[in-house]
Amino acid sequence: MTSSPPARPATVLTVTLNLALDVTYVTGEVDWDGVNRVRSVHRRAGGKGVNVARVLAALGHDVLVAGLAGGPTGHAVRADLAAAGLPAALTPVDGESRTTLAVSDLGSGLGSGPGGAARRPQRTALFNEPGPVVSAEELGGFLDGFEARLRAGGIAAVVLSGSMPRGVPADFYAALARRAREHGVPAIVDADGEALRHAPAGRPAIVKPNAEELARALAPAEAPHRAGPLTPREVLHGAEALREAGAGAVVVSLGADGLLAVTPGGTWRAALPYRVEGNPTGAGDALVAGLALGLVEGAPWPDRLRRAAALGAAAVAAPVAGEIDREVFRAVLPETRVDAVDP
Ligand SMILES: O=P(O)(O)OC[C@H]1O[C@](O)(CO)[C@@H](O)[C@H]1O
Repeated sequence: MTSSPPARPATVLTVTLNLALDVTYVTGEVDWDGVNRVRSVHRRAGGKGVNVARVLAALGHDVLVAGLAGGPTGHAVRADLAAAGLPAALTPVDGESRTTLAVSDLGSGLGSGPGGAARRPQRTALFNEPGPVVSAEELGGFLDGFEARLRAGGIAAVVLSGSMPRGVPADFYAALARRAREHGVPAIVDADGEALRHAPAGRPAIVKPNAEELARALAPAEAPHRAGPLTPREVLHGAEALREAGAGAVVVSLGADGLLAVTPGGTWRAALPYRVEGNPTGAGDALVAGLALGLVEGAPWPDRLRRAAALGAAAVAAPVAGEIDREVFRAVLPETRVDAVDP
């Protein structure tokens, strides 16, 4: 008698240490010297890991949202996650969870139609509060819960995303990735600054910076600002450097230009067929969701990268972070090119 293989564990655990209530104001052209009337307001639980979980859940995958939540804003975040049907295991903290504000200016000439006044494309500005101060005890409580989830099994991958609230050491993502690895669970890290510099030491399966974050991570700590963006060659070398430092693969998101991936199986560039207009907030999170799916399914790298890039574009077309426009996803996916890059 043949027995069928055990089902693959499917839950992706997303960690958002700095959970947020994401507020999005959709406005006409912003007047920085005057009164602006807001056309529509969206309020929802956010932070990068929450957005990753939303996209994964929308694609039919099991997720568990972990993080730190406190005060009335933390309460609102919990309620919104519950309303969205996203399972959550949040560690309570005394401090108040933060609010982030995205002001999405629909541009000028709106509604003028073909042949009308020239349109200025939509632009979005973000205002992210720093979040609460977290104590060593609170962080210890989170770590205990994280460890217990890993021990219980059923976690296929962990995603460690976003800024860290004050009081969290810069090498915390590296420590979480190391713990996950000890339990045979691969980790994806999407971080900035010192957290990104430390991340490869935890040997995560994937590190996902954007080009600006990569530039900051490569720059000397005492002079993290450089003039101008990285050249394509510098992006490639930077990604290789993070991989040599311990990351299994490095995927650099390049906005409308797609992504560059340095992986154990080769180096690829995924390029979008055309520029998708909209609100880019959360595009990196949708891309990370695509990478997590590829990791869990063990898909070939070019397929993972094509889907990740297409999900990023589909997120730009959706009005708020954490959502994707499925039609855009379906349209962009087959047209997204993945080309091998000579190292
Ligand atoms: O943790 P941060 O780096 O401040 O990013 C958080 C913010 O980024 C977004 O996830 C978009 O990527 C927003 O939803 C907002 O919560």
